[in-house]
Amino acid sequence: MTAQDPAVAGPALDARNLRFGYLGKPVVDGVSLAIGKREIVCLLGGSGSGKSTLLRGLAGLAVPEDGTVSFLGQPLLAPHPRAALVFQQPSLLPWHDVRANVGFGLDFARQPAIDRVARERRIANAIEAVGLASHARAYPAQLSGGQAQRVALARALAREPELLFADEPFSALDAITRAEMQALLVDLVHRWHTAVLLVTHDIDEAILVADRILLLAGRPGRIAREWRVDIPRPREDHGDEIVRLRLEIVAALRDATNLAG
Ligand SMILES: Nc1ncnc2c1ncn2[C@@H]1O[C@H](COP(=O)(O)OP(=O)(O)OP(=O)(O)O)[C@@H](O)[C@H]1O
Repeated sequence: MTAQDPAVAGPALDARNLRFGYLGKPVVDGVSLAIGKREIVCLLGGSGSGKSTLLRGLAGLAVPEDGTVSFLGQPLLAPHPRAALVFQQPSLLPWHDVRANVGFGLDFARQPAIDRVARERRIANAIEAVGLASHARAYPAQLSGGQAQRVALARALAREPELLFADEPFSALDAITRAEMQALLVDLVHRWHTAVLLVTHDIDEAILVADRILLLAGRPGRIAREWRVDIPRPREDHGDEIVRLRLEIVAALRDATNLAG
């Protein structure tokens, strides 16, 4: 299964000199970043540093006050059918079963039309990929929090996205379910060839999941530090390297917070 479009060279997303804010007050400013195809980038930062604001802007949900966002080599002026979003709350429709909720992701206004057979195949593949084939006819009220978030992930995957934007998708889950979901996310993006921008305030999550970590800090927020994470997977087996990187990130976060204060 691939969402990769070999016809488009270059990064999945390329953002230059972005500024986003509210009521004339910048929240992030001068932010430039690129996300390579199939790359998992984690955006880490303290509470209120502007992570969600930046993610929404990069996803085309807000117009930048300055700068540009290019997606698959084209200017991004609105949400794109080859990008998908997952949030902390799965936001499933309670009157629809799992299949219909996943299919709902294909009813996006700019989604290219697909025939019924292809639609059904995409839905079934996405449900299978998140391990919920036996729950396809279940309703949201019959699912655990982790299962509901798997449905949200399947709804995003059904669109065969080139880039998945995920805003703290696991932060409402218990520790064991969160670890399962982190492993599932890495597995899925490798199998579906999807790039990811994952917003999190959880340093361990970033280290376990990311190919690259960006630290957003300052007032207004900017990319203060960047780490390429070369620790082999599964990363849980490389405790020393995780601890070393963790200490480095904690120190950088502390410095950034002191500077911002
Ligand atoms: N709709 C809005 N109107 C006005 N201010 C907003 C709005 N949304 C966010 N803000 C402000 O922008 C700043 C950044 O918020 P944002 O949610 O982007 O940060 P964050 O890093 O994602 O925070 P957290 O980790 O706590 O979710 C905060 O000061 C917040 O109060």
